[in-house]
Amino acid sequence: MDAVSTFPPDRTTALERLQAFVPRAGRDYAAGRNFDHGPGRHESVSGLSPYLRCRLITEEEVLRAVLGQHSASAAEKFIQEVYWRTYWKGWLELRPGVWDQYQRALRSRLDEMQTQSGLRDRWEAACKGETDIDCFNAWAQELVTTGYLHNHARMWFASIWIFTLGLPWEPGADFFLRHLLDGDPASNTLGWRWVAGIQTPGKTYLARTSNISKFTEGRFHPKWQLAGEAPARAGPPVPDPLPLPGPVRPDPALRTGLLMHEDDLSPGYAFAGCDAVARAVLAPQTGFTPLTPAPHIAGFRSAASLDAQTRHMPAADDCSDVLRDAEALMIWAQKEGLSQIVTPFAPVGPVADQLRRFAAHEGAPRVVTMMRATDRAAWPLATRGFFAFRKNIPDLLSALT
Ligand SMILES: Cc1cc2nc3c(=O)[nH]c(=O)nc-3n(C[C@H](O)[C@H](O)[C@H](O)COP(=O)(O)OP(=O)(O)OC[C@H]3O[C@@H](n4cnc5c(N)ncnc54)[C@H](O)[C@@H]3O)c2cc1C
Repeated sequence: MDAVSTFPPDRTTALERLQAFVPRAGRDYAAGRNFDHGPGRHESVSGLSPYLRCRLITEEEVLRAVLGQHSASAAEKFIQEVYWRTYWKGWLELRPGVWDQYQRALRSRLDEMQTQSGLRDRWEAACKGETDIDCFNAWAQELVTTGYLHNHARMWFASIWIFTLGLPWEPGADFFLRHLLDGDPASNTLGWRWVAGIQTPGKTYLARTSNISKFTEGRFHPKWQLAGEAPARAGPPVPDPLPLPGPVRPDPALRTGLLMHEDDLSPGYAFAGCDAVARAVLAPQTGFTPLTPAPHIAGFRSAASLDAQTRHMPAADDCSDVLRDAEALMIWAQKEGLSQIVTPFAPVGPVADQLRRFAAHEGAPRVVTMMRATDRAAWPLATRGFFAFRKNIPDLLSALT
């Protein structure tokens, strides 16, 4: 099965998967979530991440559905995992410079690969799944083929990449982003930083043979093959948290265009009440890597956008241009005579970069990026570690209901 048939890119599938998973979101999830049963057998987790990544369904919908069948304490573990996503998004949003640091370091590491053939050979072998470590090779191949890896496999893979293969973490994070359907600037960069011991300074994640053997139910047992220690990698200083941008509102007097993008394919909350003269979609962005991403990423996100258009941009007269970048957006805005563009908020990443470039054009219309109330409530709380953040979960949940 390829990636897009494993994860059909439409909301109906996402809702069906949610419905099928909800009965298992309570104590079953807590007991089974760490087991990686192998490709096509990830029944102990939800498999919702590609849909949540583009918000073809939202965190709020998932939490409401789970709380409809379980108490918050029975589903505590699952709820916490969903809030890990929110926490990482908030943490990076408050410190956008960490994404820039990662991108700069990645480019330097890739340049080093060009001049150091030993390093390049190890990197290529890791990406092709041609190392001496069977489990690592199997996960590399699963990722490349299906666009997904179980959370525990992501942790093991990243740990082996850094501490056993001795590769720099940034090209590993890039390998994930080039193949994961759920590839996300926040969860991925900060997940790799966490394994490397940069995110929680000094605390690393070491993949152990016994743990891999137990949680793959004996499919893998990489005895004597893994590093025995995981010394923390160094990282640049983390910038102080910045405030989130304040709330903005569309001006109803202005000639308005609506713009949908891959970071939020449920834009009803942003578009509600806007009297628009034109609608457009920003094409899937590739600016998260200097290399070539797997075609299934654009395949998934384009099809998911098309699916979302059927709900949020009815096939009428004026819709819907698919625009590649800031320059194409400018041409569209001028053609339509727009003085305002309303769009869902784009968190740190390539869509936000593209919108910033657009806004910097001379004569660009006003860009109104609408942030969800749930993000506005939760993201500013990501000032410290997850354990401080999670104390807020009961209040965040009661604000949902
Ligand atoms: C090195 C590394 C890189 C990662 N890169 C990404 C990434 O690019 N995109 C991404 O969405 N997740 C990433 N994760 C987190 C996690 O592995 C995936 O979210 C999860 O495996 C998705 O599978 P699922 O939907 O079946 O998860 P479930 O266990 O069913 O969890 C439900 C939802 O909660 C969220 N979630 C669960 N665990 C985490 C977590 N540890 N961090 C953040 N959110 C979580 C996801 O949105 C997920 O869909 C990464 C983890 C590691 C260790």
